[in-house]
Amino acid sequence: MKIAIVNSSSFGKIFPDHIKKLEKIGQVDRFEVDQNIDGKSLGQMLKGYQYIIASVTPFFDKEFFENVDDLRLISRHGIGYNNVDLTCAKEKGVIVSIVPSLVERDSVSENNITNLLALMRMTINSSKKVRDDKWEMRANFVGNSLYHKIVGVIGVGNTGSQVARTLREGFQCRVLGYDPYKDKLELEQFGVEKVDFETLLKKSDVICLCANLTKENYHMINKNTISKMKNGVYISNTARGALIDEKDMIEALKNKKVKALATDVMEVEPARYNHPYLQFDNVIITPHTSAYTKECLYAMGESCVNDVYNVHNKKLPKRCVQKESPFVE
Ligand SMILES: NC(=O)c1ccc[n+]([C@@H]2O[C@H](COP(=O)([O-])OP(=O)(O)OC[C@H]3O[C@@H](n4cnc5c(N)ncnc54)[C@H](O)[C@@H]3O)[C@@H](O)[C@H]2O)c1
Ligand SMILES: O=C(O)[C@H](O)[C@H](O)COP(=O)(O)O
Repeated sequence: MKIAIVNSSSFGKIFPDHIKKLEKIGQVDRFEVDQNIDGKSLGQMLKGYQYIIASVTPFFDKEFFENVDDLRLISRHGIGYNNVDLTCAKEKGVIVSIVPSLVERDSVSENNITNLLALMRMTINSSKKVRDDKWEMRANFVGNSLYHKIVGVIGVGNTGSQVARTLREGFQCRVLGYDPYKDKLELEQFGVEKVDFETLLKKSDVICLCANLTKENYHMINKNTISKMKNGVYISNTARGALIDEKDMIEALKNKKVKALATDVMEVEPARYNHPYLQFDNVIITPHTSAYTKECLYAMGESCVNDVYNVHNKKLPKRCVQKESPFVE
C-alpha cells in the first residue's frame, strides 16, 4: 500500500504519531507541489498510490483522475472540497472524505471573529505604531465596537452557526443568516434570523463569510452585491477566497463602501506581497491559518488517519462527501 501526503507535510501539520500510524499500513511519501500543477502531471506523480491525504491545493481535476490507477481515497485534510472534482472521483470509484464538523468549528469561527475584532479595533496597525515608537499617534486608532452590531452570516453551517452563537451570546449582536440550504427552524436554534440575500446585504453592519464554495456562489460578493451593502460595512472571510470578486472588492475599498476586510483565504493561494489588497491599511490577510491551532490540527490529522484505516478495512470514512453532499451531481 502507498499513501501520499500532498501539500500537508511541512511545518508539522501532520504530527509524527500520525505518520507512524500510517506507516503501519504502508509506505508514506510526502509531496509539495505548486497549486497550479496540471492534472496530468499530478496524476502521473501520484500513480500507484491508493490513499492521498490532501490539502486545500492542488486541484484534483478530470485529467488527474484519468492519470491515476488504483486510487481508493482522497482524504481532505480539511472541510472544503472545492479542489476535488467529485463527479470524476465518483466515476473512478474514488472516495472523497472530509473531517467531521466539530473538528474545525471552534478554531475557524474563533479566527473569523479574531480577524473581525482586529479590523474593528485596528489592532495590527496600532500595535505597529508602538514598534515604530509612535505611541503618541494613538488617537488615530479610534475603531468601532462589535457589541450590539447587526451581523450577517453567509452560510450558516459549522463555522457560521458558531460565529453566530458567539456574537449573539458574547457580543449581544443581532444575527441575520443567509443560507438557502437551511430552514428557519435550524437557524433559530443558533439565534439566527433567516433572511434572504438582499436583506442581509442591506441590513448588516458586519458580514461574515462562512459558506462552502460552489459553482453557484462563485464571486457572490461582487460590484452588484457590494452596492447593496451599508456604507462602511466590515467583512470577514474564512471560507474561500473565490466567494469574493477581488477586483470589485478593491474598488469598494478604494471608495470606502467597504470600511475594512479581513480574509484568511484568497482566490489564488499563496497570495504574494504585491497583491493589490495589501495597498490598504484596512485589510488583514492571514495565510489560510484559521484551522491552525495545535488542537484542531491534531484532530484533523487523526481524522485523516482514521479515514485511511477505514477504507483500508473496506469501511466508509466517517464523512464521505459523495454520500452527504447536495452538491454532487
Ligand atoms: N480558512 C480555513 O482554514 C477553513 C477551515 C474550515 C473550512 N473552511 C471553509 O469554510 C467553509 C465552511 O465551513 P463549514 O465547516 O462551516 O462548512 P459547512 O458545510 O458546515 O457550512 C457551509 C454552509 O454554507 C451553506 N451554503 C452553501 N451554499 C451557499 C450559498 N450559495 N449561500 C449561502 N450559504 C451557502 C451550506 O448550506 C452550509 O450550511 C468550508 O467549505 C471551507 O471551504 C475554511
Ligand atoms: O477546508 C478547510 O478545512 C481548510 O480550508 C483547509 O483544509 C485548511 O487546512 P490545510 O488543507 O491547509 O491543511
